[in-house]
Amino acid sequence: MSDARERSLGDQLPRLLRMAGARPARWIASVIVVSLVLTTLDTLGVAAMIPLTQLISGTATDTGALGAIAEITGISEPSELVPIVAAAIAGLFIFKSVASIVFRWWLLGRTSRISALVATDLMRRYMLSPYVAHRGRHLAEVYRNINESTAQAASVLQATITVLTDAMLLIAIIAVLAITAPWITLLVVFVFGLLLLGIQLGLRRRQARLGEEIADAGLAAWSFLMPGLDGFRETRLSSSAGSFIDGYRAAKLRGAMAGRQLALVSEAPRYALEIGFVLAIAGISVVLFATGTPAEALTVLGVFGAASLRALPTLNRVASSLATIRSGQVGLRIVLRAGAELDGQGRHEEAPRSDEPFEGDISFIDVGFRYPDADEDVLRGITLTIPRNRTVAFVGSSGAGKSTLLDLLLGLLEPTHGRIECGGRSILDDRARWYADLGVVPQDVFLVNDTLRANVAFGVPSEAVDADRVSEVVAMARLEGLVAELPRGLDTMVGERGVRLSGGQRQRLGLARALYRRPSVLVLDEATSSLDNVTEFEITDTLKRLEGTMTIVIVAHRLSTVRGADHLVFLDKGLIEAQGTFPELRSRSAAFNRLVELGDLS
Ligand SMILES: Nc1ncnc2c1ncn2[C@@H]1O[C@H](COP(=O)(O)OP(=O)(O)OP(=O)(O)O)[C@@H](O)[C@H]1O
Repeated sequence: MSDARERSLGDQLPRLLRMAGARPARWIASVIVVSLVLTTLDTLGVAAMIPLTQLISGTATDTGALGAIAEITGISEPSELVPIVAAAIAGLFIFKSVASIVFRWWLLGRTSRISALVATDLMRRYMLSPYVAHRGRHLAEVYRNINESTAQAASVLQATITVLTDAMLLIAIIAVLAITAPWITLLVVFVFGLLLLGIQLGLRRRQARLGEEIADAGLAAWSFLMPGLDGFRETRLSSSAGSFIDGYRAAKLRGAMAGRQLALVSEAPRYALEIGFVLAIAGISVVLFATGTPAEALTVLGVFGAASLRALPTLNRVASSLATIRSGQVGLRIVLRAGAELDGQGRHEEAPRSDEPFEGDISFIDVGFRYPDADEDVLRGITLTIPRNRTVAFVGSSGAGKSTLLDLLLGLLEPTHGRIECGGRSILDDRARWYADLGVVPQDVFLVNDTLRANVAFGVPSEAVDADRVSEVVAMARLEGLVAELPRGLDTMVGERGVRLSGGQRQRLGLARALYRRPSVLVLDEATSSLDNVTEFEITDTLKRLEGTMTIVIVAHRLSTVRGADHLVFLDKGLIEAQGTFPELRSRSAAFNRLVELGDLS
């Protein structure tokens, strides 16, 4: 995409609207139609001043607009016509003002909606993007993009509409003025046109730079806020909270100061325009009174007065909207670039394409894997079979490739060589289906700020939670003791603002959560590492009882967890060093034997 193309609003805004699911042509057309109606009303309001000023200045009522009004109403006496015309103008202005409020309400609703929908769309794309791309992402940037940048992008949309609408209004006002006094109008338009253009040319770079500064400061603030709070324990223990707070403070202040400058720079045209208008009205008065009759002068001044009443705020709004467009364009660019980048990375579909579950043996066929940007494969020539309903454990020293192998099995990573199948089907053919058949217990179980029940039935809408199944899996994961002790049982809040669970309790909750889904393949990733011996024994016992009912894949370094597995795979430096039952491995691999003797398999 070329820079020029990227910079054009005519290209950017339709793309933004499409991200929000709107149809750009229809969306823009409806906004313009409503704007035209309002502009017409506004113009009529200004034009209506002509007969009134003519009446006041004593123009004859038998010709022109006054003649027409006199004919329609049947009244030709100026003193009787004045209240009628004045009432008509008042009525028109009231109607116009009410219509303007309604229109603003409608427009604000439309643009605010776009802001919310674009943010949601971006969040959806981030959440459904491939795992590898997610791992390589700077999360502070993701938060900044979804929050501030989408708001900036929507403000550009709103400001562009304001500029378009106001430009139409200004053209109409100029047209009315041109009918009344063509030469003076031309002069005023020329002078104000130059003034506005000069101001805009002088400020545009600064406004754009300030917009970039604000976006940058936003990113810096997130970069201190997130690790500061996420790594609370570490920051506390290393007494480094101060440096995160200082960094955050500096970033926020930088953003605030840029915001202050932007506000002033956006307001500056207002003062220049106000001075310009006062000078124009004064100049016109002098010229008119010097060259024509007072009556003519009054008519022209009345119309100019009414026009400036309307035009001045409009011009101000145009100037500040232009500032919003320039400063907000950085946000618009960020959002569109992120959208395009995420599109290019592919998207995970959450709905399975097939109803047919993955069943059968799991086969790794000559699987190799290299991380993007890495020089070497971390796994090579992995060929193995995990028979259906059997328990297989992966062991190996640190960095051997166990977690990578597991991520490949989970379909989070894709092999750079070979393939992984279940029941003869590649697991990547229908990843969502594969996930539906998997239950995973990670090393660090993620808790949501909700009840214990909701944490077990993770991601299931509360009305769809199967209460019996929850009780069943709570018992299977040996969590009943905890539930009985908690004040509100399964309805007790856990997570961020609820009861803190111990490492072992979290892990058991993770097991209950994985089992809730009735998986055909249960995967435990270092899931017993934080358990005490008694709990580990209980969990291993639970796994033993599950044996034969589902395929169980374990990655663990605790000898006791993997000892009873049907089949052990010993990995070393990305290769399968040996495999077999525990006694077979002992007799086949000296390296494995050494680990066993040390009592730790990693
Ligand atoms: N994102 C990445 N980019 C590049 N290399 C990576 C990445 N993640 C892991 N690696 C490398 O891949 C190799 C295997 O790592 P992996 O985490 O799979 O090992 P592991 O056996 O699970 O180790 P541990 O028991 O310590 O968790 C290591 O050498 C590691 O440095």
